[in-house]
Amino acid sequence: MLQPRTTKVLTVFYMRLAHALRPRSRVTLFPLSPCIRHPILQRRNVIIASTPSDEGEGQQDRDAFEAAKRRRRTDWKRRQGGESFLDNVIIHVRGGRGGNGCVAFHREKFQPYGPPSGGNGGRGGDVYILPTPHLTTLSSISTRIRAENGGNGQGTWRNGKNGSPYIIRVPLGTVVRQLAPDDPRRAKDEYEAEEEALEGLELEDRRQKMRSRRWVHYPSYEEDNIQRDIFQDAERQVYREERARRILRRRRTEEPIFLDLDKPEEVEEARDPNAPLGLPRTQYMGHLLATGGAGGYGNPHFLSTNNRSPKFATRGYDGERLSFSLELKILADIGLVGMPNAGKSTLLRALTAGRAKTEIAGYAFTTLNPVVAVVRVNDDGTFEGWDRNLVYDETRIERERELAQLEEGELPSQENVIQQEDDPKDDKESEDSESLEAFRFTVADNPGLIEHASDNVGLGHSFLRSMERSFALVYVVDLSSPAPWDELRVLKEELEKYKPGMSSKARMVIANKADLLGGDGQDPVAVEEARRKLQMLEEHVEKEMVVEVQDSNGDVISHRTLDVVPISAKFSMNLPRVVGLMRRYVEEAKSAADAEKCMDMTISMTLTPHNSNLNLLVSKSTPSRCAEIRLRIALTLKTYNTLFMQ
Ligand SMILES: Nc1nc2c(ncn2[C@@H]2O[C@H](COP(=O)(O)OP(=O)(O)OP(=O)(O)O)[C@@H](O)[C@H]2O)c(=O)[nH]1
Ligand SMILES: [Mg+2]
Repeated sequence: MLQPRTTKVLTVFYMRLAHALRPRSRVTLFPLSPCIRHPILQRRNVIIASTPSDEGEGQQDRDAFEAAKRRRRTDWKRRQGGESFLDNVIIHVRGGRGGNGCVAFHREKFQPYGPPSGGNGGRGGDVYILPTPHLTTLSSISTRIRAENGGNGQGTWRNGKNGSPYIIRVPLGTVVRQLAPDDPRRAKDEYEAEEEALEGLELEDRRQKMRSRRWVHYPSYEEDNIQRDIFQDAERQVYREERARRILRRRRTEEPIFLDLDKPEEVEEARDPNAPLGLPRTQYMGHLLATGGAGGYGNPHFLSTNNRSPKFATRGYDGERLSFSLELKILADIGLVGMPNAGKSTLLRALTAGRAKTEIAGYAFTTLNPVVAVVRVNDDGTFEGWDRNLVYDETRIERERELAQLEEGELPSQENVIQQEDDPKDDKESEDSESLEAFRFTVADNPGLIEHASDNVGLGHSFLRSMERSFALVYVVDLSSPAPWDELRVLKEELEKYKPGMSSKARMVIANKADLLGGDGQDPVAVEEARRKLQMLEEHVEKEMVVEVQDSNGDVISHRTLDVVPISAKFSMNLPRVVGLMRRYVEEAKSAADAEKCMDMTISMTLTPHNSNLNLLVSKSTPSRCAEIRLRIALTLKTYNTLFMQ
């Protein structure tokens, strides 16, 4: 009998070897002798070897191995509590350091001992964050950001230049969170950094170092200054100011910064009409994240009746140091919501002719991260994959097949050749190339949503964040399940739990896997049963899933029922109807958003009482929006009259 340690080493070695040889199906390993099979294998439910005599068993082993690997990956994802669903980045931000004050005395002809004339240091630059529609990812943002330092003061009362601000430009849909003080990912703030620099020093050394970090002395006057009462008074005064600043800073950390940068903000330069000529323009810079440090005082600041020639000045202060997590909500026009295994990933692959590489398999939680893909619609209403009649295999099988072909340099297998011959796509290739792309929209495939997802069951529901900005949501349910309407009820509830009102974004119910009902179409009873089930689903949707349509003020203006479309994603059946409806939702939402933008622009520009353009725009709008616009025009005119007509 072998030692347990030897057994373990042998088993792990064997497991790695088997895993490495796995894709080469011709190489098989003989099963491990039971005497060296370690419990580690049984615990993980991993069977790794196959005998050459039994190919079926080898396949089963490989499937079991794959299943165990997937289960581990899903469990790992669940343990993260949905933290890693989206594009995330941690940034450490520092305001610029203030410039040092200057110690100088005015000198000119016949005035050898002039007054103190050292300028103050300039302020360090602040750090701002500004959402912009020109960016789509967070990848261009550096993780350490520092604004410019202030300039040092100079003689003849010349103050230092203020540091320029730093503007962090982020894509729309970025959520900014300041990291809490107990977060291990946070960098040290300015006070902690100073404390670290002083660590381990004796009291006297510590005092000396703190002094040298705060004071500037006239050359060779340091010793002398320190002895004088005037300097000690000034030092106490500076420490008092510092303490007040520190208290303010601590108060601010009690309310951490949280910004949801969903909409574009004003970025154009705006000039104050009352500002005197020659003043610099004011520019909107966004939200303030970290302020720069104050500049140091020049020596005139310490001039008093007791001290006519102060020979010291202060150094500038450090800017604020803060850490933030930036998270980007994915932008997709349409979001697919459904229970695990409903066929969301299959649908997305069918709509994009397999371009969207989202994994498909017959077990729950195959999709672990949201995947966004573009659906391209041609001017004749066709789209990629509209005429395909292929079964969309599991991604793993496709990948294995591709790998084997690549390795062996073989032509596609006989089965594929037959499929390709049957595939009408090749014949239509030339026709397709003539049709032009007329419209495109993005669809997001999401992980499965289950009951109590809001309590972090399954993969939680934090991935729904990415769908907050979608124009429309589409429920995908499995029509072959005993009660698809129950799935709908759960999905709606979970959406509402995530964010009240979120379910009103829903526009369509896709009843997938319709091919599994109705038998082979020959049995009238089965066909009738399938029809009845679909009808029951439609009735449920009509009664229970009515959605309130709200205007921009949140007032309910009408009610809407959802479209119900039976499809088979796997066999690409009835997909043109799905694409047509999705396109309509996106077009409607986009034109509504454009109209709103256009009206806002016109109203802000209007100050003339008789503007026919406005009436035209108002007549195109919804009733409640009309009322709002009329009110705003009336107010604008009233202000105009009050100001200019009296
Ligand atoms: N018969 C049939 N099977 C389908 C259809 N659509 C999907 N399937 C199968 O259903 C299983 C699950 O499909 P997926 O697309 O992975 O389901 P999902 O909703 O993305 O699942 P999760 O990623 O776990 O949330 C796979 O085995 C698919 O082959 C369909 O229209 N008909
Ligand atoms: Mg999926």
